[in-house]
Amino acid sequence: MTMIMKVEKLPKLFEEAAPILKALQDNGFEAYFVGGSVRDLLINRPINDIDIATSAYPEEIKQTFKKTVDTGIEHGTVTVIENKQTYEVTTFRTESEYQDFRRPDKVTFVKSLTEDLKRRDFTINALAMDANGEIIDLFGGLEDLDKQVIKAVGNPSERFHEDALRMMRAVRFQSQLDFGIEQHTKEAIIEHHELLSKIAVERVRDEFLKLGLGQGFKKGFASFIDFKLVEQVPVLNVYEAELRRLLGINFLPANEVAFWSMIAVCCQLSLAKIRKFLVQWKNSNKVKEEVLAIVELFDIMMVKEPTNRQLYHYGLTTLLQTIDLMRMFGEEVNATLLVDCYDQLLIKSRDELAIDGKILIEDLGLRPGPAIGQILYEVEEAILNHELENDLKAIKNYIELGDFHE
Ligand SMILES: Nc1ccn([C@@H]2O[C@H](COP(=O)(O)OP(=O)(O)OP(=O)(O)O)[C@@H](O)[C@H]2O)c(=O)n1
Ligand SMILES: [Mg+2]
Repeated sequence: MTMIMKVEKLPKLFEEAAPILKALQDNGFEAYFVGGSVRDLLINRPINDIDIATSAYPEEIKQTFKKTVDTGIEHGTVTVIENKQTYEVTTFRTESEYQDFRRPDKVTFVKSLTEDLKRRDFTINALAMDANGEIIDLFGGLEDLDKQVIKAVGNPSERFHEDALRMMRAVRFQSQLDFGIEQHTKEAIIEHHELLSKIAVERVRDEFLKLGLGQGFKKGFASFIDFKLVEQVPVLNVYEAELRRLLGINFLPANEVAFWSMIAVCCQLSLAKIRKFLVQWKNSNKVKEEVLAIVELFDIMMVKEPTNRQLYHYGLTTLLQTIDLMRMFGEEVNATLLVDCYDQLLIKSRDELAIDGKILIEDLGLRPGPAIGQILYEVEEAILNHELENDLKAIKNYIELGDFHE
């Protein structure tokens, strides 16, 4: 059933983009808004990027606009820059040739919007909208948005063979949108879950992370396990039982690092294993180091209150993330007290210390060498424990009274 509907007042983002469609139309081509932005507009979600599909070939798109970038010209995508905004403009295409269930290296351009929409993943992602806000719905996407279901366009099994990542996308949209998954779509994922192993881990990771940060996390994550996708991902494939515990957590991770820390703690991975796990999932060093710091502090705080030295070492951001993590797993934690302790530290980093190695050598006549580091550490310790003020005179006095000279 084809439904017709019109969006009366287009949001600013679309209004600004409408001249792109009009310019293509003036040159005799068809052009539409497609994909996630149309979906998100209809359900009042914040709009990411605006994608445009057109009958114009890449060369023709480039001739229509002054400023363009060849982003993925072999896939038919040209980025158009207008008024400092960028738009991905893609020639109507289909995924007729594919290799190893990865996204096709070759695409076939097609002449109609219908052909283009037919090869898209889910009905809610296969809506198009023209410059006047008229919605083109060839596959019941509007009804599915209304019913809140994720349903493959046409034959689900074909869609997942074209790109197996779509199985992860299904559960990620389920989490982000808090939707259900249509029965045949669900059965096809279970049947073809093994295809996911062919997909580059970076792509799986991006979807997994979006799943992890969605409002409907528990629903999406339950499907990720129940549809056997978990069996096809590195490291976590052997932690299914542990991961199920996450279906009962108290609140949801707020960011990337919180998400990975939550997974690591839930599976009770050692620090060495966490390191390997994050590398296998192709996470950045920055994410890896932050997660390790959080889990280290978590392990400390599960046993006892952290010392001032530990608060100083890990810093406020890690402390707050660790507090969240403990609460996620139902651990009691006195956040106010811990943050107060942190706030009362007289120094928050080595730079804030009123003395440094240079002063020790030049003013106090100490010999350069490892002893300098040791003295600084002890001064720092005394300041952290509120036994000494962070004041140059007081520190010099403290050092001279102490037994520091060799
Ligand atoms: N494996 C994929 C990836 C994308 N698409 C199509 O390309 C559109 C744009 O893809 P993408 O930006 O990855 O997803 P969005 O649906 O826009 O979601 P997001 O809001 O996360 O960008 C999708 O809506 C869908 O129509 C697809 O059919 N199959
Ligand atoms: Mg998008």
